[in-house]
Amino acid sequence: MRWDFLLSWRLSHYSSTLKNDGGDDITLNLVEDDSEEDTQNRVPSDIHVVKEQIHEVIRILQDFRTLGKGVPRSTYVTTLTHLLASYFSYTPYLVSILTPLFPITEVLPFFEANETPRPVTIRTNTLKSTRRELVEKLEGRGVRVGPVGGWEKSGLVVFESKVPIGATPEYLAGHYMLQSPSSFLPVLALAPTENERVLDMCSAPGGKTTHMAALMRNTGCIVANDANRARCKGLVANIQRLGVRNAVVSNYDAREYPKVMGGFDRVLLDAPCSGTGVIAKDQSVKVNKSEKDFQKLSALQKELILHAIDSVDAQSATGGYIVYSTCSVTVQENEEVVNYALRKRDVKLVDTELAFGKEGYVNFCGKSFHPSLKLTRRYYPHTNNMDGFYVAKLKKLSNKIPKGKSDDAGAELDAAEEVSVDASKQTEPTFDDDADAEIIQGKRANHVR
Ligand SMILES: C[S@@+](CC[C@H](N)C(=O)[O-])C[C@H]1O[C@@H](n2cnc3c(N)ncnc32)[C@H](O)[C@@H]1O
Repeated sequence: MRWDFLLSWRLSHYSSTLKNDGGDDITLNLVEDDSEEDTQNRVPSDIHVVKEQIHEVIRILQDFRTLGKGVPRSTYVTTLTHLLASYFSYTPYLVSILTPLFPITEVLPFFEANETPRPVTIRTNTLKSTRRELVEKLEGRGVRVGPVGGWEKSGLVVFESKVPIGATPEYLAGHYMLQSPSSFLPVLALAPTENERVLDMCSAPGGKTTHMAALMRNTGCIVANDANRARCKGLVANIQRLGVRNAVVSNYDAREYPKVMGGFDRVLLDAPCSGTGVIAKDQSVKVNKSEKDFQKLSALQKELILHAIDSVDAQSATGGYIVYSTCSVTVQENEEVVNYALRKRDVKLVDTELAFGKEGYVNFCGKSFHPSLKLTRRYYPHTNNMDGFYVAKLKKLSNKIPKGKSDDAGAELDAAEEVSVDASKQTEPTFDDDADAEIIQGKRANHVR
């Protein structure tokens, strides 16, 4: 086998001749810098060659002491970054912040999982149906379903469907919501109870609002807010279709809370994010965010989390909780944001009581976070066969803002020039309208597992 690729990358300082698994000589030109410049010209034209190189570099990194040949590990890592970026069509920057999340054996499975759609799942709306009734009705229409897992009682995986799953009479009557299982998790962690006052800060199109209403059995009050007016229409439609009677919709930038209203028992902040957990649904995430965009998102998330905390009543007899969630897997949008909140407010992390999920990072790429960050939970497509997600649950300890901690993210955030992000331009990957439309038209029936 001839390995004639080698990446014509400008800074190819090392060249390493090795035997691959088949005993053939291969030459890896190794890349030292991670500049994104002219990526297209750096890659071999044969995609199979790129794939073989990926396997080769991973093999070396797995047994680096024996196979590293005196080349710095970081050089192999950078080479791998460019190979993965080229093979899966990501920006090298995005690959460079995703790969350190995983042990080397999980890197390729993560990127591969983003190439295949997740199973279609639905949540039974227990305000209108039981799961058993729903299963019987759907099976009568040729929809084969099964439980999402022992951890959740209302979710169903759609294995096969002869009808468009988003247009059955049961769907139109609000007996279920098309919803990924990972988006059940923040609501289960928040665990709102009957008669509470709950704020859903970024709620459109309402998957989690309607789930909360079901858990609260339509009692108490949910303020379902979203900054995007157009998306609020979908939110209102879902609230009506699912028979939710305990929710009011507001259309503010969530940073207006608690000025608009405060003293909530619980707040859900399902924050606008980069969507790196839902690349399988929205491939544009691979290329549409720069380093600066990630900084701006993190800045916005830090502002939002402080406003979420300030909207909760620490003296609540039943609650005093905040759940922060994103459908992104980057540390910058997750642990860093929660760690910031721990420093700025009188809150502590508590157990999410979710049955599974990996622990949040306490140390990551030279950064250290509060040890309690391990109580937060991470979900990945390749390990859980669900959208990538992050969930953290905070308990507010006092309504006083600790001295010297009143400044919000805007003052602290050095890197991001503009903290204010136009909410209407936020990607909303949790519910993908185009993908849903395809499901509604039955085009994705073949993908259903
Ligand atoms: C991840 S989505 C929410 C999904 C929703 N929780 C659900 O389960 O259906 C994030 C939402 O945040 C909204 N958003 C973005 N910036 C906002 C802000 N500053 N204030 C309030 N909402 C915002 C977006 O319009 C988007 O609907």
